[in-house]
Amino acid sequence: MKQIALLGSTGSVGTSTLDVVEQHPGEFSVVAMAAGTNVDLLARQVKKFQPELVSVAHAEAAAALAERLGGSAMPEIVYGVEGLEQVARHESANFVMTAVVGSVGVSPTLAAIEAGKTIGLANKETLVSAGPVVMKAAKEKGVTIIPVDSEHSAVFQCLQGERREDVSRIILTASGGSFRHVSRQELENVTVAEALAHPNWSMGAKITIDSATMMNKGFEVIEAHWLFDLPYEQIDTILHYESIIHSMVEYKDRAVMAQLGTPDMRVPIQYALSYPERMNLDSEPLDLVKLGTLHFAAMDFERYPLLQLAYDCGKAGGTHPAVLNAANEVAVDLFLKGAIRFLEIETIVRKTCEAHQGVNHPTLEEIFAADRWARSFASDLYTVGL
Ligand SMILES: NC(=O)C1=CN([C@@H]2O[C@H](COP(=O)(O)OP(=O)(O)OC[C@H]3O[C@@H](n4cnc5c(N)ncnc54)[C@H](OP(=O)(O)O)[C@@H]3O)[C@@H](O)[C@H]2O)C=CC1
Ligand SMILES: CC(=O)[C@@H](O)[C@H](O)COP(=O)(O)O
Ligand SMILES: [Mn+2]
Repeated sequence: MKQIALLGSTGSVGTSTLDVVEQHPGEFSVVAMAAGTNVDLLARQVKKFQPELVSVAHAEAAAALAERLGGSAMPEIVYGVEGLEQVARHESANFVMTAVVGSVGVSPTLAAIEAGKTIGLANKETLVSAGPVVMKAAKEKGVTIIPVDSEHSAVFQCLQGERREDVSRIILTASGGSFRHVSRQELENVTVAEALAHPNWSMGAKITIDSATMMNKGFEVIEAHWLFDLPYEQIDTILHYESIIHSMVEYKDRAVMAQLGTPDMRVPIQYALSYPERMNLDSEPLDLVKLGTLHFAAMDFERYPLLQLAYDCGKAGGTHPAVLNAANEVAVDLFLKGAIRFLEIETIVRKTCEAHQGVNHPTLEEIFAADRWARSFASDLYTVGL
């Protein structure tokens, strides 16, 4: 029985995870869950899945949750980053699905590693921000991190039974996001609603904007570097408009392995939970005949400068990727609130990265300090004017 601690239960990946759990009641149960402030949905989830421990973002949300649960069997309720960490190390859990959004995911992931839990990693910001520290801790503790991000799950599946030294490169596919048919000039005046309309995937707001700026693919390149221990020179990206090929691995004999399927996050989520086995899933089968054609194009680094910046920050290493991530979190939040225009996301992220004095081989505290510095610098850029 997989006894799951689920971080981010009210989000897109979180609710898909609960759907998978519901499809296999004898195999999976949720023993602890954490969310932010959506206490209405969380209360319904708690009543249905009956976890022993629940965490929310802050004390007010904890009180609101307790009130909504009043009368029904009450789990222990905790809150804040410490609450997230408690959920991640909850003693009855043997699997932690980390599906919160943002670098707030770093601490609970490290707590889960310390406690020796197997991890399903959806929260890519964890490896972007603190890749060296997290991978070192996982190695020292002998903890398995199973990718949930669709591209990384695809690569992970294509690597099964193969030798890492036989890999010549991995190729991450990119849909191109909401504005893939829009010129940079036309991007000047796009709206939040337009940016949130992803062509293939239904996801949370932040990652949908990251997809539109191609920052998401940049993060995925850094995530792949850490997950698969590959240099950046062996990580390529390609535009693939249908999101049917989730990613590919090319071997040194030029054989290319690809993982295909309809765009449904429940597939990589369930694979992480059932690995190394596979289980039935009530999901749409892939019909290639109906699809007819798949489309590809070369990645355009001028059209998507944040992808180039991600490669640069990844190669620079140290605290640079943490700063890239934190500046992006601030900028995307400002865009979603209507405070800045779409292209100003790039400006804030680029200027923050340019101003950063990096630290090589950082400790966790130095990474957190760089994250705090970048948030403050990026916010100030907005306040004083771009
Ligand atoms: N959506 C997808 O298909 C994919 C997502 N990912 C990655 O997975 C992660 C989650 O994405 P997604 O599900 O789309 O995001 P959502 O925005 O849909 O969900 C985010 C979740 O995190 C919770 N949360 C946010 N801040 C905090 C906090 N401070 N403390 C505790 N919980 C918090 C939210 O709670 P609440 O809403 O209650 O405030 C919510 O449950 C991201 O890192 C994303 O990049 C990767 C591949 C695909
Ligand atoms: C579902 C998933 O893994 C997302 O990261 C998705 O890949 C976003 O798609 P693009 O970034 O390619 O638009
Ligand atoms: Mn992805």
